[in-house]
Amino acid sequence: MRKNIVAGNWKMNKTYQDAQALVSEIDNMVKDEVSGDNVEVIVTPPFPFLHSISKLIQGNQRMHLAAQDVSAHESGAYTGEVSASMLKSVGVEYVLVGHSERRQYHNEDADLLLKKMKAALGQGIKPIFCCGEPLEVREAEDHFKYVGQQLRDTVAHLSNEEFDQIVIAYEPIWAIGTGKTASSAQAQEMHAYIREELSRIFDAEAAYNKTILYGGSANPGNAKELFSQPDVDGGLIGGASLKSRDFTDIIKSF
Ligand SMILES: O=C(CO)COP(=O)(O)O
Repeated sequence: MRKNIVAGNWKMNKTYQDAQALVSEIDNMVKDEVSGDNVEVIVTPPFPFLHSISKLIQGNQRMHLAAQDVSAHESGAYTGEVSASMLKSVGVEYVLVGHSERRQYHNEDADLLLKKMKAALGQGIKPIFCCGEPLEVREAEDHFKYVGQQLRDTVAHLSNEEFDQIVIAYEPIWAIGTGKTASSAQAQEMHAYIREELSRIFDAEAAYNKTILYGGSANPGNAKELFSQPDVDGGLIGGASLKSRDFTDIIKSF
């Protein structure tokens, strides 16, 4: 079912101590300031902090835990990899797959992304599938075609049941960490296009029910307008998720 989600992607930031402090602050602010049950909050810390943060947020129904990556392999001789079952065993519920930084710096292609999604789904972990175009594609006005292809290359290979479990995040690369947010109109038209494309691949009801997040320089100043768009169901937040006040204010933007 479609729901409002604000997910913080911490990327490679914070030490253990700083991570504990940040998540305690977020946890308290969410408890004190966020009422009703119209928004789900996800934190995505680096691997070494997952277990302790899982325990810390256990008592807060609204808070959920995601990992930044998952291995495509089940187990065995894959030095440095972290499997879906390991993530599951420490309370991880979601995992980012297809983030542009993984695609770019780790050469993750559509094939690998599909394997990672399947590995996660096999353990009951929900993939947050990230898509989005680079600047030159936007400038050439090929962005719809580009994002449509990303969906067809990976998401289209999931079964209907698997598709039901995933979240989509649209993150235009030119807006990530640049301070240059997509306008609410640009976000809305791409989200509407993604939903339309998903309705062609799966069906209209499944597409309507899909949660589609926006990511890229989202902050407390622009979140309200972005989230008020009919096809924007929340955000995947980078920089602003590292500050408890900013992150909580974004959560309160619905
Ligand atoms: O990549 C992002 C979240 O995954 C967005 O990062 P920023 O919010 O820092 O632009």
